[in-house]
Amino acid sequence: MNQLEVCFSPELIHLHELEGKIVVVVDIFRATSTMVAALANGIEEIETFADLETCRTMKQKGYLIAGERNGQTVEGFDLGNSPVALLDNSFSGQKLAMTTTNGTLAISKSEGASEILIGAFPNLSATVKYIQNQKKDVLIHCAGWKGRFNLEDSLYAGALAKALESTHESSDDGAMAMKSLFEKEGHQLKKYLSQASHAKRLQNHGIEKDIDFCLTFDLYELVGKVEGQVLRAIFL
Ligand SMILES: O=C(O)[C@H](CS(=O)(=O)O)OP(=O)(O)O
Repeated sequence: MNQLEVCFSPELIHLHELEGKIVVVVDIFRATSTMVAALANGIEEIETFADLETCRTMKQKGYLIAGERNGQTVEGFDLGNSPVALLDNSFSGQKLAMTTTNGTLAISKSEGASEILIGAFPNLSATVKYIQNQKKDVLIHCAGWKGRFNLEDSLYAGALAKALESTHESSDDGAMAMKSLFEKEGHQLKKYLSQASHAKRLQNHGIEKDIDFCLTFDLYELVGKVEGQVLRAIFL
């Protein structure tokens, strides 16, 4: 059996060994959900940046630029961090450069892994299928919120641990705890997570449609994989 562990924040990633593992970066509200929506709706590739100003310069290179800080679109950027804005193939064929408060930082801190995948509920089963074919240990890297634990990324970790249990043993307490929590609350994810601090914060921005999208399972048969700086879709 392969092993599966969970890192609850980019601030804790230095405590984990990345080498040889598949790292699944997850930021349910909303960065990795938005990335999956973008790839499923025709965006060719996504370059992710922890830093706002470097991302901004990508406009001159012909990229669509998406910038978000504290839930708001950054002035001068084409897009913020809304998955719903990318549906209906609105920007099909374009390249996207993206920076967000938590998610893109977690991706940059995952460097050193054997493979980096992007996790979201809308492509959970496809990600499971892909991982089971690779036969590698898995580390789920939760983006959290400004260095802190959050429920939605952790519950995704529980959902992934549960879905992989025939091939991957939950090898740390975090993975075991989140698998149990998902077993208990997974059937009422939207209700349970409506109490989460991040969902409440984002509700104040009037983005209920985004939240609904982010908590929908298995819309897409694709895996988001980062190679070098670039995220692309593998269609299964
Ligand atoms: O835009 C989002 O959903 C969040 C904003 S914040 O962390 O609540 O300020 O950013 P993300 O990087 O997707 O967590």
